[in-house]
Amino acid sequence: MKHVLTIAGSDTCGGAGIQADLKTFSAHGTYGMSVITAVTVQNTQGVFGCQDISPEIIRGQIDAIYSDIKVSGVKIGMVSQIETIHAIADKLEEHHATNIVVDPVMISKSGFDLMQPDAKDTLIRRLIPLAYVVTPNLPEAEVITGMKINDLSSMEEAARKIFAMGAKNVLIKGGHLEDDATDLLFDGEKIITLHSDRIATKNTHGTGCTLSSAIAANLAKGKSVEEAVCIAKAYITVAIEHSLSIGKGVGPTNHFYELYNKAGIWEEIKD
Ligand SMILES: Nc1ncnc2c1ncn2[C@@H]1O[C@H](COP(=O)(O)OP(=O)(O)O)[C@@H](O)[C@H]1O
Ligand SMILES: Cc1ncc(COP(=O)(O)OP(=O)(O)O)c(N)n1
Repeated sequence: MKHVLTIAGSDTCGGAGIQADLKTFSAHGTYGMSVITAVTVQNTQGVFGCQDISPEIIRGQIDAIYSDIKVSGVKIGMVSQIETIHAIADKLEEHHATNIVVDPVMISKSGFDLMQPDAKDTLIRRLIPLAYVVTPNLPEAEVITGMKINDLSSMEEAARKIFAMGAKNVLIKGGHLEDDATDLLFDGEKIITLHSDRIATKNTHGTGCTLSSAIAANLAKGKSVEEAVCIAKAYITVAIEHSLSIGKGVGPTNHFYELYNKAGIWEEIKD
């Protein structure tokens, strides 16, 4: 069994962040571990507060894992402060971490700043070059590139710009497009589009977290980037199709493994 690490924030209600990542790792038959960067006060209706974990404790958590356990894949999610980003980048470089998936989380769907705006340049300078795959949604790709993105052609231009910043592969997510939920992968040579019809549901809490951790789990299992992203897209589509009406607001994705069996993608996920 492969061991996969998430470095991210905690979401009280279990739909996004560390909790979504660990559920995704388990559903993929991998062993999940976590380095917590921040604790949010959050439910399906919004984010109401946040306590950042000190850089010293973040460095200690990363050392604790790498000094003891082989790590085959890493997902990085919420990193709210400049010092948090430096701590993570320094330690991942020191431990020669591989298969790093960076989800550049910035603002929650409810509008809360999960990354302080002044940390953007540090994220670009320190984390994007470490990324084997970086997975911005449209608003995040706009902040990173400074360009307007609203269709496949501007998604491709943005992917090329972010690739030039040092990421080995760029996946621009199309969840915020008006029509279908089409994502676009650029591996430095070719463009691949991953299409799904837009599922009519309000329950999309944690979609980005789920997708990026599914990619990390599949890379850890030895899949190529193209395979990992395709399987992750199939996984998130089923997780949204069966998303849960939990709470009074935006409900979470569903990780119950039997769904993947029924949807016919269990063979791919369990390998
Ligand atoms: N309503 C939807 N129907 C189908 N797929 C969706 C829907 N919303 C998001 N997705 C997919 O979920 C994944 C996460 O995308 P997105 O929601 O844009 O990320 P984030 O949570 O970071 O904003 C992408 O593969 C996207 O295409
Ligand atoms: C602790 C924490 N990390 C990340 C997010 C963002 O989750 P995401 O899937 O990108 O989108 P929303 O769930 O915010 O719609 C989060 N909310 N909390």
